[in-house]
Amino acid sequence: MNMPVALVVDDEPDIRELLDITLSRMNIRACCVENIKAARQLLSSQHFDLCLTDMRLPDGDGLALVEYIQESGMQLPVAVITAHGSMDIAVSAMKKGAFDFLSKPVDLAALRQLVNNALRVSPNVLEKDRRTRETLLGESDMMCEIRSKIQKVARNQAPIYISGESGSGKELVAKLIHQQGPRAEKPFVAINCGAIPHELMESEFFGHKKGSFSGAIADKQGLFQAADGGTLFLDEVADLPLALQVKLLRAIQEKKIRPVGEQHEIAVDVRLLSATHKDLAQMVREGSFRQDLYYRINVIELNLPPLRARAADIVQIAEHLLARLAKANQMPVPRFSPQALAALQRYEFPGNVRELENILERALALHEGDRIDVGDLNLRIEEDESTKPQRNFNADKMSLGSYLEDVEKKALAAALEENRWNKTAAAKQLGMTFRSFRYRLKKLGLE
Ligand SMILES: Nc1ncnc2c1ncn2[C@@H]1O[C@H](COP(=O)(O)OP(=O)(O)OP(=O)(O)O)[C@@H](O)[C@H]1O
Repeated sequence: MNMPVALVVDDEPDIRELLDITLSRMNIRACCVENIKAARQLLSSQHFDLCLTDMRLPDGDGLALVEYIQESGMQLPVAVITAHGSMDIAVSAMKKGAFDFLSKPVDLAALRQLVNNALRVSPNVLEKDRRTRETLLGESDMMCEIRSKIQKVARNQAPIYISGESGSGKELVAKLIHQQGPRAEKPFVAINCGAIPHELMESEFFGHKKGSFSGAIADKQGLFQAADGGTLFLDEVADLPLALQVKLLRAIQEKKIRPVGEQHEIAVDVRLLSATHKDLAQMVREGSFRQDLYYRINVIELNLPPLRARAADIVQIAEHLLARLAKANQMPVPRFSPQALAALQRYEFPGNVRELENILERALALHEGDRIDVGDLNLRIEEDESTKPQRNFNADKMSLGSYLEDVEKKALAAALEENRWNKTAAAKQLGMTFRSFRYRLKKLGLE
């Protein structure tokens, strides 16, 4: 295999030398330059596998180089070296697409770790895209966009905050980010922050030394250490008590933790992903979540829209999940009746995909023959759809297009049901021509 090549951009000769020696001991050839101009010249004339750049350079800042690399479409992981304590700059760089950051003075173990992660980023985009598509189902524009974001963010190390209603797939997305990235071979540790008693939280997160409190009968590793080299997924991060929020902030900034009762800090290399179904920005405004921590964990936000806002996905996901469930139960795959499909598309799914899974599991167990009918779905429809007020439009949670599509779909499906699936009568009731009605049915996937 060819020796990997790294581009090092730093105006301090000592740092260039340190990086050069460390990289060559890792069998990586370093090309060192002092400024952005020279870096751009080299980037345009030869291939690199990694770029390490200082932030303050004589002819500009490292952010400009990060931007240049992103805009030129090179699949090149770039990490920035920042002055100690300047996390804000590191956050900006990661928002612009930097892979990771190192703070000065450069810790050699952290440098080696970062370089190994960068070189593990594989450009096999097509294969990864296929796997993501088979796991995170849905062909709506929103889901396609989410999958493409997952591919992008999997390559870097920036903390990601995944927002979305309960059951909308936040943990599934977190796992995909881990699996598609350079840490895939290392552990993915998921923790539900709401499920740990407050008094045990610090020890759960950072570990403890034997005898540090009553009940600490042996040394214990914390979650950060368990996830070392891999990914730590903090589910329901909104439930973290304020005291722990401070300690978490420190661990993220310093990339170091201190187990309870331990004198020394331990370096950890963890990618942090977090999620909650609560409105974290609102909690910051109310003072129950620290703003500085919010800013650190939310370098990049990924919002998962509720299933009802992407109704175009419902049929595909339902059919896929039903086939999967039937296979797992060694049963033949039943078909949905058209009425069952229409009812699923109209349903609100307050519990999102998780609820859809439960509905299908029950329907599979209860249905008779080779068909699943509306009755087998046992949907919790509390109000008559035609009398129910429409949900309010919420621009944070959905696009106007998908909201209107949703409203239109409901109107068409209700008219069809009321007219016993007679399209001519349904079109007449809605004041549309038959042709236009049929066109809309097709467009909205209701045929
Ligand atoms: N787009 C999707 N395609 C296939 N399965 C999905 C999709 N979204 C969610 N699921 C499935 O739905 C279930 C719930 O997903 P997940 O646990 O990721 O949701 P969540 O948002 O983390 O929920 P909570 O907020 O309650 O923790 C899982 O079994 C997951 O595999």
